[in-house]
Amino acid sequence: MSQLTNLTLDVQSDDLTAVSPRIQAQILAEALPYIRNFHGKTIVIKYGGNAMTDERLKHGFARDVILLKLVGMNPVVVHGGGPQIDNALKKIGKQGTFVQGMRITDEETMEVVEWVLGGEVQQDIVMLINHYGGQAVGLTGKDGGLIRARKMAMPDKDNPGQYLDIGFVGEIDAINPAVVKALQDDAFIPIISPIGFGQDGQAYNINADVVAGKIAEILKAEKLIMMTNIAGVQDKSGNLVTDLSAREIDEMFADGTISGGMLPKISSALDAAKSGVNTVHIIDGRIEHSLLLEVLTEQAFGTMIRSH
Ligand SMILES: Nc1ncnc2c1ncn2[C@@H]1O[C@H](COP(=O)(O)OP(=O)(O)O)[C@@H](O)[C@H]1O
Ligand SMILES: CC(=O)N[C@@H](CCC(=O)OP(=O)(O)O)C(=O)O
Repeated sequence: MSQLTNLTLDVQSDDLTAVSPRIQAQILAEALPYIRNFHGKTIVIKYGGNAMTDERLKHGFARDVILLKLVGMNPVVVHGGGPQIDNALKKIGKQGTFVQGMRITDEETMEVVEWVLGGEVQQDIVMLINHYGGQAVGLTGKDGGLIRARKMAMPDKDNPGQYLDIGFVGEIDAINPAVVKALQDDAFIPIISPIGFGQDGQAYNINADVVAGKIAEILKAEKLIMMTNIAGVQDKSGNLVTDLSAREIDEMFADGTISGGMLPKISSALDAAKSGVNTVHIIDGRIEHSLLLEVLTEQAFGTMIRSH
């Protein structure tokens, strides 16, 4: 295990000053091959709503993203906000309901989703990154025509050939990456909210994993990193699976091992891997600096999704 991995997993970040200068230098030197390999490459980071509930971790995340940008990579953040939407709904006496990991979204819920994702959550991340000296720019699907969507046709598992109406949930029609590329080529860090727009101007609620996977594909990203609130994908007995092939994923879908929010996450991760994103990882966003550990060290943690 690398020096950086050992330290980050075992030592609270406040204690790092206690580490000898020699080890501090070793830690930095260890990152060099990764910095060289990923220089100029796009890294899409799905920052899940569950991974952003801890203030201290949020600050660490903002600093990690800036560090990746400063060493020459192109981080693009797609954020979620499921728990934050649930909290806002509770305040108006509504409860979130999900079908196969997708929120049933009526008109009132859609208003809340737009406000919470495109307003509160996105701006919180933008502000934090800017606070630490980065230049983040928030986008929704409307900006620069980034995400064109249409109403999702959700297959009814119990009635083959039939579809469920789950309201203003969108599926992606097309991504126009021009605005993201323009920002990336400059010093900016795009922060994307998973809201798409139909040709009629209707806003659609899209699962953030789906948006992250598609953005990674269209940008020909080197990596897609999905940060969530669990150590990785678990098998039937609850053990962490470090590596998942397409065939194993099919089996886990079929026997119900994968459920809820993990369904769109794994489908999107697999689609991205099949479409040429070099490495796709589901990692534990509750570990401090998990993003840096994933990108800048040899340490493999969480679950890697393979295309075959
Ligand atoms: N096989 C599985 N392995 C791990 N987590 C699973 C599995 N099946 C379902 N889950 C659930 O999926 C959750 C992650 O999805 P989700 O709550 O949507 O996270 P996020 O907000 O990060 O997108 C986990 O916390 C876990 O409860
Ligand atoms: C259609 C749908 O389910 N949209 C999601 C969008 C936010 C999201 O995906 O957030 P996490 O990544 O934190 O789960 C929702 O309404 O919760």
